[in-house]
Amino acid sequence: MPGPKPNPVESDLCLPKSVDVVIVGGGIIGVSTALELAERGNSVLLCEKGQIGAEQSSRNWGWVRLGLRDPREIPLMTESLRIWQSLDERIGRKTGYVQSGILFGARTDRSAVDMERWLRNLEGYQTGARMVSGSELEQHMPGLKTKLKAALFTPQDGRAEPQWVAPALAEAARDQGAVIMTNCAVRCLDLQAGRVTGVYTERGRVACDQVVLAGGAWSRLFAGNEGIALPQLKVLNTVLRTSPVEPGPETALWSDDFAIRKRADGGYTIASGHENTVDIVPDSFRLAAKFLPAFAQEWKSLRFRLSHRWTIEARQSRSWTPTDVTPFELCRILDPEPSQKALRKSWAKARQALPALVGAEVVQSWAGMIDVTPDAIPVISNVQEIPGLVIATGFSGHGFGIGPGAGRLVADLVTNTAPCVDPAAFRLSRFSDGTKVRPDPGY
Ligand SMILES: NCCCC(=O)O
Repeated sequence: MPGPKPNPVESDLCLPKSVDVVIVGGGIIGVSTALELAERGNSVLLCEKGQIGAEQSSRNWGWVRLGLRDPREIPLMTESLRIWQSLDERIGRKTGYVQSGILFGARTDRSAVDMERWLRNLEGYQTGARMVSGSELEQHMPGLKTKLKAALFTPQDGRAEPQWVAPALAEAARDQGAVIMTNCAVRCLDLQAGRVTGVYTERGRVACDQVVLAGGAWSRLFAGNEGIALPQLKVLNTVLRTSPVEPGPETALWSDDFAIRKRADGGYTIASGHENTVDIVPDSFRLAAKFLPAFAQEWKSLRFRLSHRWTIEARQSRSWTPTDVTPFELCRILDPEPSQKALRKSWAKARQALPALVGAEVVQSWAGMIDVTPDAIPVISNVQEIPGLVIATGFSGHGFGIGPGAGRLVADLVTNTAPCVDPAAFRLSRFSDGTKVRPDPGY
């Protein structure tokens, strides 16, 4: 059962000799940044080692949500929601965005208290978010068999189609003059007197003043070769999609055991609610101290395992020169095996809970590698040690919905204009300046 295929984006053919900004990575963050920068009149080259949106950007749940957001991300997500609302019109293409609302279910009194806390995080944002139960809950999820005490309902939230969005944004960036190169890895930066003067790609050098590193799960490796410590690990999330279901709920639901949302093709995308697989790799030990608070907090939802990923990552080069073939060229698309256990569990739980799914079949399943930071919020930051380098990575599984807003903020940093939101929480230096770094409690 092959994984999801994002809509294909043809590569431009000619590598420019010189641009204002090079973007490393063609996921949703990279393409959103490319669009923002090109619209502002900058010359932009986006280099993607594989295909546009072929890793986590096409494998995520397709949720666009303010609900259960770390409070530090709420202003940026609010900006992102504003962008989503007119994105199709702006780019002249379909993203599948629908403001369908999301229910975050609470099965116990304790979980209902947690949801009320999440609700308080949204106070002052005029979202219409509220706790629902009884008939209002039934109205959104007819016949739901999971007994919920209550649910946090966030009507401003919704969904879009991960296989459409990054390709659509890349094409829109190209309409605005950006050059989009696929199968073209950036190997390393060209630095003169410590600042960015260009990049070395696998097809040659390109001069530029600014580089945005938006490499998702590959960002730590790229940064490490430049001498930048970026604490980032990967967790694997397993997802499935069903055959079309008619009629089925419009509102998405995140219960303890599964998360479900309607798709544009009439089926449903279903994932295990909180369960993620963590492959033990050499970085697990290198970064253990930094991730300890997050691991302790998330212990119940993490399934640690020793797998072939240990050998792959242990053998991976961690430093190279512009003429070496890099790990980015050796793995064009990270396409991990889904966890069969997680698949069986989420499908069984979803089918038990939702009568609408009786008769539906699983038609595809896949996994994606989520790049996480020790505090589960991204790095969107200039790099003090390397003027001209901006890092935008570590979205910790929340990158799809927040992507368009993140692209705007990155463009603000690159062009040194007033940022659309305060970027302080996302600075890279928080991992080294003594800040107590941990996910939001209750996350
Ligand atoms: N990774 C779980 C959350 C879904 C999302 O916001 O993309």
